[in-house]
Amino acid sequence: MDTTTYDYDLVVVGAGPVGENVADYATRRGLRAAVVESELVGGECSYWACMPSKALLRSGHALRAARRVAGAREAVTGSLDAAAVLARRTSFTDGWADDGQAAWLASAGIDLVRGRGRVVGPRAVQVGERVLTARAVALATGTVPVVPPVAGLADAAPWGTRDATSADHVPPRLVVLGGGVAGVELAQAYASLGSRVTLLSVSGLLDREEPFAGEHLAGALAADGVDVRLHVTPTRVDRRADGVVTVTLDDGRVVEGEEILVATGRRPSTGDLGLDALGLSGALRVDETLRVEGTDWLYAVGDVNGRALLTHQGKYQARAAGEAIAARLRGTPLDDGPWGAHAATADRAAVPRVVFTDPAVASVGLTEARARESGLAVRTVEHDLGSVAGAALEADDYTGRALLVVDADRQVVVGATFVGRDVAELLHAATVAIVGEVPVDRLWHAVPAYPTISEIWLRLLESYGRPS
Ligand SMILES: Cc1cc2nc3c(=O)[nH]c(=O)nc-3n(C[C@H](O)[C@H](O)[C@H](O)COP(=O)(O)OP(=O)(O)OC[C@H]3O[C@@H](n4cnc5c(N)ncnc54)[C@H](O)[C@@H]3O)c2cc1C
Ligand SMILES: NC(=O)c1ccc[n+]([C@@H]2O[C@H](COP(=O)([O-])OP(=O)(O)OC[C@H]3O[C@@H](n4cnc5c(N)ncnc54)[C@H](O)[C@@H]3O)[C@@H](O)[C@H]2O)c1
Repeated sequence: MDTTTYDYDLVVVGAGPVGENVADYATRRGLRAAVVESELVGGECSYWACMPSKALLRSGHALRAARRVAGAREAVTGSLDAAAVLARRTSFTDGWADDGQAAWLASAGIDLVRGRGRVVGPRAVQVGERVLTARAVALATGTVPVVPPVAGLADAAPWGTRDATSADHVPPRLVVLGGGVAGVELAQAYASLGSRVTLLSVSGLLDREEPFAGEHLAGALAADGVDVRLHVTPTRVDRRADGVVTVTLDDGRVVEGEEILVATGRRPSTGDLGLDALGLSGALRVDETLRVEGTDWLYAVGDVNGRALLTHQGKYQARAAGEAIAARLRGTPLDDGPWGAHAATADRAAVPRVVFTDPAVASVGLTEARARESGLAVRTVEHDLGSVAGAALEADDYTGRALLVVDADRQVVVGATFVGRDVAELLHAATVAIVGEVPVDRLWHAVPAYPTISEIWLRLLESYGRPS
């Protein structure tokens, strides 16, 4: 029995969406919690990632939506008002001020300690001169961007995603490095705002998704005027005296822009947390309750554990971790078996992902390739999304595709991908089917309303075959 007196039951390092939720769920179960934050309460997502990037995209999507429908198309005579879009974006960041979120923490009974946290021993976090002790510590410090080792790049004052999401102007030309989610979303956002965008990727687009997702998106970006160059390697970057950035590619060609955005991935923000001294080097390995393996007091939740770099999935982990910490400290039963209240089981089975481009890419669970790699006997069914009545009504030239990955042994859906405009809202049905392990035969009784885009489910089931 530990009779030590601690300042808190729980100290959370990092007040992004995940840290806030770990503290909230633990506090709701009666723990005394503090969060330590070195920048803004709300983290990357609120100020430099999810919210501003989606706000930058939304106006362009609305304009394109009107242009796709006869009758509305004729009413659209102008282009986007970039200044108004940037102003709307700023409103979604609360002007990069965290008063509202700090006030929410206070209202939830959670102490906020401003400063950089460092773990200085088991159950001890130093912030400035102060050492906070706690029965449990949760790291929710997120990630930092990776800048690839391209000659001259670091000296060319590149934009990171923070610069792109908080910019106060639209560069005439923008070079985007990276064909992942951040690269494609910001390439389309800036193209809609009037930049001439060149997107460079050493790989294809969205390589971790079904191959047709990147193919559809490449076509759509090209139609938006983005110069998409895939499987190219930048070898040198220079910023000339006139301010123009030049990027030399391995094929000898040179591309130019007023700015270059680096969106080439992220790594866990663990660099200065003091973990080496605790014998924890490299990636943090966590169990199903997000507790760091080999410890009984340290947790790593959200982006920092590298499981799924997504706000909603990190917040899901936070709900499990906050309650698991409370259960352990209060001595109440732990429910950490598969799909238990204290286990982040969905991290392995059903992570929903949405790329908020036009067309959007919405996917959950396993791709066909991942399912086969993991040894499942799978059957896939694919269908043209544009062929359902709801899609034809949505836009005159609706194009898209949908695919289900079915575990042929268990007869349950293990993966789904939808590509098309406004498909993000289709995704949750697939997530429910996967998490609920709903047999394919039963899905025939889940009737999609007519005429909605959800009728794609019926078409996919028809392709799979009606139960005999
Ligand atoms: C451009 C872009 C767009 C994105 N869009 C989406 C999207 O649409 N949907 C989605 O689900 N995800 C999106 N993401 C991912 C999303 O931003 C992250 O998954 C999410 O922010 C992770 O939350 P977190 O709390 O784990 O980390 P963060 O939000 O990174 O928060 C970590 C916090 O910890 C603080 N911190 C770090 N170290 C310390 C320390 N030593 N002491 C004190 N404080 C510290 C940081 O200041 C920060 O506030 C996007 C990411 C990017 C880059
Ligand atoms: N809508 C969303 O949910 C959303 C949006 C943005 C970001 N995010 C999250 O943020 C994380 C980071 O996103 P990201 O797009 O930065 O990373 P990513 O890992 O998804 O993609 C990195 C891309 O950069 C390319 N690349 C790597 N080195 C390169 C180089 N030297 N030159 C050119 N291209 C190079 C890769 O081939 C890849 O296409 C993602 O894992 C995602 O989960 C989510």
